Amino acid sequence: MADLTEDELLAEVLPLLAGPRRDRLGPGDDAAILESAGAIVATTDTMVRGRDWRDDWSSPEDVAAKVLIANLADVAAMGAVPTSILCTLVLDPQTPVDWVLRFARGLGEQCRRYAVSVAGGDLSSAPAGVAMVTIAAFGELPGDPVLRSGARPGHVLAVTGPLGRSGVGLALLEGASAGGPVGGELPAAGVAHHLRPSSPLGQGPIAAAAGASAMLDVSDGLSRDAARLARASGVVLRIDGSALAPDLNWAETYLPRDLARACVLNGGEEHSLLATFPNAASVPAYWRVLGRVETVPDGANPQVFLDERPLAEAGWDHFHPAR
Ligand SMILES: Nc1ncnc2c1ncn2[C@@H]1O[C@H](COP(=O)(O)OP(=O)(O)O)[C@@H](O)[C@H]1O
Ligand SMILES: Cc1ncc(C[n+]2csc(CCOP(=O)(O)OP(=O)(O)O)c2C)c(N)n1
Ligand SMILES: [Mg+2]
Repeated sequence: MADLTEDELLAEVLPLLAGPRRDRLGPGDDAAILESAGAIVATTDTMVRGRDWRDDWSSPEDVAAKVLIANLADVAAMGAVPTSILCTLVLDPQTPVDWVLRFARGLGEQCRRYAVSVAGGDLSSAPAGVAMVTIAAFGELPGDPVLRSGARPGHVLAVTGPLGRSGVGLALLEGASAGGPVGGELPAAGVAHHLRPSSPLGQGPIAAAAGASAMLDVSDGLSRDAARLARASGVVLRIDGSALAPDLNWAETYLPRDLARACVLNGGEEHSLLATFPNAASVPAYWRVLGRVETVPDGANPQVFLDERPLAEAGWDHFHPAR
């Protein structure tokens, strides 16, 4: 990148990000101008090289697809439809121009797929070795938003999308890197969702329309994200262990049983949607009932149970990644 000025780089990057959806004003001025008929949902998520991706695991296109989905899943989890994003790259000037162009080409492709516009962004430099990508995403609400706080005793807990796939991929990649028992040729299907997660984005507004009472996307692991929902709503969530069988069976084709179970319960970056609904009849198609919402007993705290036992909150925490 050191051979190009910022403007020269932008002149190469911007055409790669062009999409069919037009904002009132896109990239090129001091700020973009977005149109919205009603309330705007806004979120942001960052990925940092070495913390959220490794260049020996992830291509620039993978990084673009992953940071985009992390953002769009948060928009969907409010019950909203993503419409546009801002994208910020903070890069060591020694980063190859090819990395940036591949990132931009990949991001443009994914944004066109999801009918999301790139309204603008920022470029900045970083100390040697540092690379950070940040997206801010915006969306429109077709109806009422779904917060984390609306689950009530008697409601039904459900998920759309699998659990544990990204965790399995990460475990396989880490195992191979460490030269551990999981080595050699990695199964492509086992690592695919870690490198390029998908998210059932369209199900966010569908759940909202079906009357979902609370919702979030599983980004830090079922145990941690379910606990967040339980605390925000002031309820107990009881997960039926047998409902997790499909995920466990899949994970066990790649990993020993204990590790497979940990991936399903605690694996992050999955971006499936977890929600509560007023009753079983309101759970939409393509959602799987996981359990139920119960009252917090006197003197106890909101928490999550797996069958009869408390589920330890063991998902991802940026400041305590080993936990
Ligand atoms: N630096 C910050 N400044 C303001 N709000 C923040 C900051 N970091 C996180 N938040 C807010 O805290 C909440 C939880 O953040 P986070 O754990 O990143 O959510 P998620 O897992 O859905 O991405 C969000 O509402 C987010 O906007
Ligand atoms: C090199 C590397 N190590 C570890 C991980 C695992 N990891 C990084 S972030 C994360 C959780 C999700 O990230 P976060 O930024 O908290 O997303 P949010 O909850 O804000 O959507 C996980 C499981 C990874 N992706 N790459
Ligand atoms: Mg976040």
